[in-house]
Amino acid sequence: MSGKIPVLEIFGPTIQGEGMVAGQKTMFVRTGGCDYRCAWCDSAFTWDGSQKATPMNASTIMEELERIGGERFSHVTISGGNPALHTGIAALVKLFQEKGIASAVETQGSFWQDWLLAVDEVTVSPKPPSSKMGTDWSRLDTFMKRLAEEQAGHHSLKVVIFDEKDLAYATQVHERYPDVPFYLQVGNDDLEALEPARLRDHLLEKYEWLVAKVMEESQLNDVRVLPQIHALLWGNKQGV
Ligand SMILES: C[S@@+](CC[C@H](N)C(=O)[O-])C[C@H]1O[C@@H](n2cnc3c(N)ncnc32)[C@H](O)[C@@H]1O
Ligand SMILES: Nc1nc2[nH]cc(C(=O)O)c2c(=O)[nH]1
Ligand code: SF4
Ligand SMILES: [Mg+2]
Repeated sequence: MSGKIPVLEIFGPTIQGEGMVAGQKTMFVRTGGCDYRCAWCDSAFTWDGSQKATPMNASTIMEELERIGGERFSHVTISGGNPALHTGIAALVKLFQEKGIASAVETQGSFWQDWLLAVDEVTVSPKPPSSKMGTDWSRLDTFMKRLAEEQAGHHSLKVVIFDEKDLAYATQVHERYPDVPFYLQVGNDDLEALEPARLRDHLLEKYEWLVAKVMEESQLNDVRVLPQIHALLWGNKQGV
C-alpha cells in the first residue's frame, strides 16, 4: 500500500464551489477515509462503507485527470474524506508542480503532512458543535503555525454554520487565528433533497440568515460569508 492513495472519485472540470478560491475552474480528486464522523457530512460515502476507494499511485491519478479533463484544466483540488491521512499525496503534489498545475486541499486540520507546504491553497475547516465533533486546539495550533511559517502558498479557515452555537464557535476560531483569511459557509441540512430548485431556495434562505447574523456581530467584521455554489447549481449530486 505504501505510496498508494485511496481514491473515491476523480471528476471535473467544475468550479470550486466553496471558500477561498470559490469560482475557480478545477478538477477534483476525492480520497477515501476520514478520522471524523461529522453529523452532517455531505461526503459520508468516503467513510461510511457505502462506496469503495481504489488504491492508486500519483502517476495513475495524473493519467486519469488528463483522460477526463484533457487540456481543459490547470488546477486540481484534493478533498475527501481527510486527504491529510495519506502520505502518498506528496508524490501527486510534486507531479502537479512539475506540470505547472496549481493545487488546493480541503482538510479539517486534525492531521499534519509535510506535503501541505507545497500546496498552493490549503483550506482548513475546523468543525463546529453541530457536527458533534470536538476540536483538539493544541493540534490545530500546531497545524496553523506550520502553515503560517512554512507554506509557500496561501491558506484560509472555513467554518460551516448551522446555528448560533456554530457561529459562537466560528468567532472563537477567528479570534484565535486573526491573521488567517476567514470564511463562513452555509450548512446544508437537507442532504436528501433530490430537487435542486427546492434545495436552492432553502439554502439561499439559510444564506440570508447567516449574512444577517454576521452583519450584527462586531467580532466578525473581517470575514467572508459564502454558500456552497455547487449545491445551489446542482443540489446534492455527487461528482460535480
Ligand atoms: C466533505 S469535506 C472534506 C474535507 C475535510 N474532511 C474537511 O471536512 O475539511 C469538504 C468541506 O465540506 C464541508 N461540508 C461537509 N458537509 C457539509 C454540509 N452538509 N454543508 C456545508 N458544508 C459541508 C466541510 O466542512 C468541508 O469544509
Ligand atoms: N464543485 C465542488 N466544489 C467543492 N468544494 C469543496 C468540495 C468538497 O466536497 O470538498 C466540493 C465539491 O464536491 N464540488
Ligand atoms: S471531516 Fe470532512 S469528510 Fe470527515 S466527516 Fe467531517 S465533513 Fe465529512
Ligand atoms: Mg462537497
